[in-house]
Amino acid sequence: MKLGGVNLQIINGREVSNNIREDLQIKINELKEKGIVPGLSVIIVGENPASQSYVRSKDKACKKLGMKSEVHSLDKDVSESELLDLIEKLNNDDTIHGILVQLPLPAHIDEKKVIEKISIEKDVDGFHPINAGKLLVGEDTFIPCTPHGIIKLIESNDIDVEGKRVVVLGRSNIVGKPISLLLLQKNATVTICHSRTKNLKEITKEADILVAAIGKANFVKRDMVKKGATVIDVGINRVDGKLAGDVDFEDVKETVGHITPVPGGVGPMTITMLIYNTVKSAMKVKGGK
Ligand SMILES: Nc1nc2c(c(=O)[nH]1)N[C@@H](CN(C=O)c1ccc(C(=O)N[C@@H](CCC(=O)O)C(=O)O)cc1)CN2
Repeated sequence: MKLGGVNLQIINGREVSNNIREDLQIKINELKEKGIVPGLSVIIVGENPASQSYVRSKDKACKKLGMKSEVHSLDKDVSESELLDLIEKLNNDDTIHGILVQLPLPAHIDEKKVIEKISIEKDVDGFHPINAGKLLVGEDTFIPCTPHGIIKLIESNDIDVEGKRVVVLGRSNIVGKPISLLLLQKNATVTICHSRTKNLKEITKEADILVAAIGKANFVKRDMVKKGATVIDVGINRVDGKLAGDVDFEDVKETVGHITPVPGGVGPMTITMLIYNTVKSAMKVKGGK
């Protein structure tokens, strides 16, 4: 698409995701031939409609690939100790290779305690502090799904990272911090911006690659991006019943070079990389047929 002198490339997350799932299907079939069925267990607490929808999508995607998938739906008032007991049970279940607790959790449950209860060998979200630490020092680990998906999108669209200025908007443990580390590992010069950052626009305008993960609908406007920049929109906000990213797509589309749409950009990659991590975990199982 040629717009305002810049050839706009829309990064298609569904297509990249489908290609990765085809490769995963081969790995899953090979594991099954050895008698190992990759198994994912997802725990959801309460009835947040968006969380329920993501959990359904995870379950459906795993089953479509012939994996074992189970969903534990717990009442919103479940006690923290009941949740921890369930995780303990799943940690000891040999048919389960990946455990994920859907976030956010209700306020009465300590998220940190819950994440730390998950066995580091089954922590397919990669949120356990030990796995997060391994990522920090560059050791093999489960890479958190959304940042891992962003890296796959960048690679599959041949976007050069080496030596480039990357600006990450947001410093969450789920996206902002891990994507910064992953891009640093690829020799980018990374700046992390957040709610207290001063002169934000001046910083974002320098970015060759801008990752928006702040959870504010349509926050990034044309005057915040450099001409020809790659913009990765991680936002999934609901505005008047419709999905909106953190980037105002209509406003920036004549300025940027590559952009991920919402929906259909980063979102679909999150579930694919979860399956990737579950298969990776199953591949570590000794024995089989
Ligand atoms: N334990 C975790 N909790 C949460 C994570 C996570 O990685 N681990 N991430 C998000 C939610 N999430 C997965 O859990 C997720 C978000 C979005 C999508 C997705 O496919 N989005 C689609 C649009 C879907 C829609 O219509 O709502 C898209 O962008 O195209 C998948 C998974 C928070 N919690």
